[in-house]
This record gives sequence, C-alpha cells and structure tokens, in this order.
Amino acid sequence: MTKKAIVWVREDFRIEDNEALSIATQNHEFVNALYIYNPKNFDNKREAQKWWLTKSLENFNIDLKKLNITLEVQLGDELEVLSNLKKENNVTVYWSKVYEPDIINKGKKIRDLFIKNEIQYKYFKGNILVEFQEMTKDDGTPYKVFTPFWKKTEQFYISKLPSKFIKVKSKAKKINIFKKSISIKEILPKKNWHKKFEKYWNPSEQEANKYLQELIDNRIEGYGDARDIPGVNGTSKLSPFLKFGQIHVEKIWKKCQAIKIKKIGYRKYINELGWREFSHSLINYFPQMLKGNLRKDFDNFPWVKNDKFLKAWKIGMTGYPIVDAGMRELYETGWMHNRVRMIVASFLVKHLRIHWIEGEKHFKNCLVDYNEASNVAQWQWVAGCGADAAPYFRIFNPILQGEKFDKDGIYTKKWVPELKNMPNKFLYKPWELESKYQEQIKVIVGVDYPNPIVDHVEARNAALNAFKTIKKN
Ligand SMILES: Cc1cc2nc3c(=O)[nH]c(=O)nc-3n(C[C@H](O)[C@H](O)[C@H](O)COP(=O)(O)OP(=O)(O)OC[C@H]3O[C@@H](n4cnc5c(N)ncnc54)[C@H](O)[C@@H]3O)c2cc1C
Repeated sequence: MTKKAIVWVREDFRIEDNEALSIATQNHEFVNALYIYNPKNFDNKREAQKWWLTKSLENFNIDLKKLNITLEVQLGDELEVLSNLKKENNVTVYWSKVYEPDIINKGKKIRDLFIKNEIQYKYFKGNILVEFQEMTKDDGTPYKVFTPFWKKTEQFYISKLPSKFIKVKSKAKKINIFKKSISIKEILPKKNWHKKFEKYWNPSEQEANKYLQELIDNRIEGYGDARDIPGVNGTSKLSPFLKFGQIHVEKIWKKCQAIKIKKIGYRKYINELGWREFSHSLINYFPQMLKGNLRKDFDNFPWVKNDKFLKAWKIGMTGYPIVDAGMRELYETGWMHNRVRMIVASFLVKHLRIHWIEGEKHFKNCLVDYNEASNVAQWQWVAGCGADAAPYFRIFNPILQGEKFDKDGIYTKKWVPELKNMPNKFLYKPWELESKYQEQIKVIVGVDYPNPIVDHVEARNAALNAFKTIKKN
C-alpha cells in the first residue's frame, strides 16, 4: 500500500457518498485531490460550465481543506498530466467513472499508462444508479424504448445491494504532489456574461442537499403537474449539481424512497431520473448518435441553413414570446425549464428546419447542466430521429404551448419584459393586437418586439412536406 493517494476528481465535487474519496482516505496516510483542467474540452464549447466548474472547485476546496486534503489543479491533457506520476512518487490514484464514450476510451489509455509506469490505481462506479453494461434486454441487445428499459432497470437497481458509502476520514497533514497548481480563476470564461449566474446559483454540495431537502419537504407531491409550468418553482433544479456530482443520484433515490406516502409526484420524479439513466445507456450503446441521427432515414432530411434565423433563435428574437423567453432564460441563468427546452428545440428543428446539431451545440455552450447523454438524446428525441422519439409530424404550436403552460404569462413576461403590458389574450400572438392598442401599451410589434420570423402555419406545412421527402427515400 502506498503512503500517498490522489483522488482524481472529474465530476464528483462532493465529500459525502464519494466512494473514491472515502476509500482513499481510509487507506492512505496522505490524500490529495486532483482536478485536471483540459481547455480543449471547454473553450468555445462549454463556456457556461467553465463558471460552474470554477465555483465548484472553489467550494470543494473549502470542504477539502477542513479534512487536510490539498486540491491541486493542473492544466493540460489528462494523459500528459498523469504521465508525470512515476513509481517513485509512491502514490495510488483513485477515481469515479464518467459514462461518456470519449472519456471511457481515454480512461483505457490512462490505465495502460499506469500499468506501464507501475502506478497503482482503482476506480469506482460513477454518478448513476445502474451502469449501462449491467442492463440489456433479455436477448442481450440494448434498449431503444424508455418504458421497458426503466421498468427493468429500476427493478434491477432495487434488487441490488445499495452502494456502501463509508465516511471520509480526515487526514493529519497536508502535502503537495504536483509542482504548481494553476489558479482556479484562470478557468473562468473571458466574456463576463457569466457574472449573472451568481445571482441564481451557488455550486456547492451543501446547496445541492438543500435543494433536495426542500423538494422532498415541500414540493414533490405536486411535482407531476408543477413540473410542466415554467412560471412556478416546480422542478428540483438539481441538474447542474448532478452533472458536477455535488450530489449522487443514489442519494436522491434513497431520500425519495424514505417518503412515507408516495404519491404520483414521487413516481413522476423518479421517472425523470430514469430518463437520465436511459440517455446514458443510449450514448454508450449507440455512440454514433453523438455525431449524427440515430435513425438513419433522417440522414436525408432537407435541413435548412439560415444563419439569420439561427441567430434570432439564439438571442431570443424570433417573435414567438414563449420561445424567446426560454432562450433568454438560458442566456441569463445558464439553465432552462424542461417544458420550454422542448418548445424551443421543436421550434428550431421544425419551424426553422435548422439541424438539431446546431441547437445541441448552442445548449452545450450555454447550459450549466450540460450533460452529453441527456442533451444529445433529448435533441434527437425532439427532432424525431432519436430513440423512442416524439414523431416528427407532432409539431408544437408555440402559441398554444404558451397559452397552455404559461397561461398568465408569469414566465414569459419575466424573460421578455418588453411584453409586460401585453394583454394575456395576445401575449403569444402579439402581432394580432390592433395597432392602436399597441400604441396605447407602448409596444409596437416590429419595433419594440420582433414580428414572427416565420408564419406558424406555413412553417408547419413546410416541415411536414420536408418530412414526407425522407419517408419517400
Ligand atoms: C432539448 C433538450 C436538451 C436537454 N439537455 C439537457 C442537458 O444537457 N442536461 C440535462 O441534465 N438535462 C437536459 N435535458 C433534460 C431536462 O430538460 C433537464 O434535465 C431538466 O430540465 C433539469 O431540470 P431539473 O433538475 O429541475 O429537473 P427535474 O424535473 O427536477 O428532474 C430531476 C432530474 O432528472 C433528470 N431529468 C429530468 N428530465 C430529464 C430528461 N428529459 N432527460 C434526461 N434527464 C432528465 C435530470 O437529471 C434532473 O435534474 C434536456 C431536455 C431537452 C428537451
């Protein structure tokens, strides 16, 4: 047994329920945490997550210090940084798995490197209930439909012994293993737009636990209905904390199991965790979907390239208030309500017929909760080319969606404040308000708020015609 251990942190910014950290602290005299910041994974790709990552490192460092564990942050490619470790360092490396195909492939190279350099290592289950390798259909093939997948996965998880999370042990003394750490602040995006995120989030383990407790104590019962209403605080908002591992999904599961009287809200909530599991299974069994359509017939879809429309969508200036509200919420907070994610995604791929890959890329760059599995799977679900997807011909009407899910305009008027005086009857079709009334409320459509960039009926018909072409091929 080596004297020293390194816990290589990737998406596990928590002390509790962290098997790699607890085992390392139980077995070694000195323990360090290591984060390797590889700019290639973030620059111009995941800018919003640079902010979340910076704050996660800062907050985690505070917690680690109390245990006499030094957090070292290294810059560069993971393989290069880890190749600096030599047998003479007398160190064992621990980490938790991340279920993304590229990361898994890199992990194999890292294990080969450690074997070559005679470095001891050990890795553990990551932030998931059931690992994708553990779950296939009875005939050994992977699931492509959610309901049977989740039925079997949930049962399998229940039948297993729960993971043993032992307590992290405080260390007597701190040490350094690497020569010099980079300053955490260097990771922050160059553009200052992320400053606004501070108003909305505090990326820490303590905050994640607070969110969970508050959901369980006050809101899970009504989750089934409230989750669809963007104007109320109806969902857990745990997604970025889950992504960065400030909370383990098994903890969410256990807390939910402890609820005495489990009503429909509980079931709906647990099912959403199931979609997260399903997405991870999909991208690992079908990694080709990270680059293109899962359903190959969609390879012939006549997508439209229109930079003007794409830009209007990104900045929330499409002239469809519920779409614009969602895109502005994303830019302001790094997060968007799930119902609205579906509406804006549908608008991009169906009304504008712009390739879902463009939307996926934009979400990846702007979401603090960006998760490769959920993002790709959900974009393809909306576009109709994914697993168990919404049929392409089911096209969300952005006017009716607004009227149904944000009837009083609470959400829309918050994010599109220029429409705050618009009567609710016209909120989702402001262009229909007579111009004399537009003047009265001082919102001239086409001046103060854009005219719709496409006509809903025409866009819908064009989308359906485009869809017919792939059916013919
Ligand atoms: C186009 C599109 C892109 C998306 N991209 C992402 C993404 O990059 N990262 C991400 O975490 N979610 C993504 N989602 C799924 C979903 O919108 C978010 O997980 C949810 O809005 C997060 O908010 P919450 O934590 O309050 O969710 P809650 O309603 O409280 O749900 C609890 C948890 O379940 C999981 N979950 C909920 N819905 C889904 C879903 N449909 N698919 C997979 N997991 C789900 C999340 O981990 C979430 O934190 C996307 C959805 C769409 C339509």
